[in-house]
Amino acid sequence: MKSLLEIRRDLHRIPELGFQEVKTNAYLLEQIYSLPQERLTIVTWKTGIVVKVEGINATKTIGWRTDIDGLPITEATDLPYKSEHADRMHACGHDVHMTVALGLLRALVDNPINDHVVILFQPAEEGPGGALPMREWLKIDHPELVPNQIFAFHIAPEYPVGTVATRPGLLFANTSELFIDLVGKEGHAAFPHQARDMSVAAATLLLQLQTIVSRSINPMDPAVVTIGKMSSGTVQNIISGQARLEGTIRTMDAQTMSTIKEKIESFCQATEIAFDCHIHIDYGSSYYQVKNEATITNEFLAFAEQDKNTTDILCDAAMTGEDFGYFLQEIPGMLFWAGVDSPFGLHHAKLNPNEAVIDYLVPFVDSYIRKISC
Ligand SMILES: CC(=O)N[C@@H](CCC[C@H](N)C(=O)O)C(=O)O
Repeated sequence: MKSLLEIRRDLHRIPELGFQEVKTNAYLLEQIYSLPQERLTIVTWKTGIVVKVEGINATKTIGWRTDIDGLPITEATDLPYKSEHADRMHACGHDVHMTVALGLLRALVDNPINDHVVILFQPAEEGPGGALPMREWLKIDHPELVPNQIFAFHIAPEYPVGTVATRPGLLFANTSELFIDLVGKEGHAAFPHQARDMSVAAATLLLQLQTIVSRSINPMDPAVVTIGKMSSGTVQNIISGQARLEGTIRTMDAQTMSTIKEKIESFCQATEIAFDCHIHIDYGSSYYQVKNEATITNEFLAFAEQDKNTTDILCDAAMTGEDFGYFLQEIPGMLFWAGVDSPFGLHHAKLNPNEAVIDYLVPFVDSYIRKISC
């Protein structure tokens, strides 16, 4: 296996979108197959990979999950190892997540533990969601690889390297993507009465959607409706006959998600009447909340507390989404943030995680996994 720094940089160069992680899959397999194979079972699913490290005297199977996909972002760093793929970037740290998973794998192969460890290289976390179908595939096709406990981490740009942060219970939100297509009637810019202008309809709808959280949801119940992309029209002097809003809904409570969707549908119906148009709503993929198992999380925090290289933080829940929630829905475990000290946040074109996190985190998670293995 190459050095972990080399691996991180190689992976950073080749970001791919969900379920298209073909080069990433090949690269990961090359690294995995470069290790001694005696204790390993390797299974692939779509662009994902599952590797089991056979324990010496196992009573359980511990799971470690990494996501493997990148984002549709044009990287704006000057790094010598910046993305080689146009409009694609590892701007959410999945390159670091994969590298730590490979580092853990190598440590377990070099120095086996009692329990089995299953490392899941999961596609499509950013969308459309690989965790749920991967979990279902594992249960049906490889029940022997379903772990009894499962763990994952996510890079946190706002914390220094050496910091881990998490909380028992709800850590990340319920999410749903949101795609709204508006179809009216294109026309000459000089004759608005003969057209049905979807730029104005979409702009009005967007502003109405922004009233849902402030006017229809209990202020004590956190929720977000974000429209991240708005597109409409063709040229400056043609009235737009088509527009599209693309966004995401985040809630801490599953019922609140339904309430927000009902309000969105009401506003869309009202827009159809007001602007004489047709509107189609697609909720894309939705992710189940990330809910950390309390005992496991408290034990993890206690472990971090006694580690002299680690600062542990009991953090607040965040409106981030993570399809790892689908694993936690059925398997007890937890997710934690790990600091990477970047002035640019997640999903930013200049995100540049401090690579020192790799040398810190691999021994930390390795010793944690050893501690919880009987
Ligand atoms: C950790 C993180 O940033 N996750 C993403 C997950 C995206 C889910 C889905 N595509 C959506 O936008 O709803 C996030 O944006 O929180």
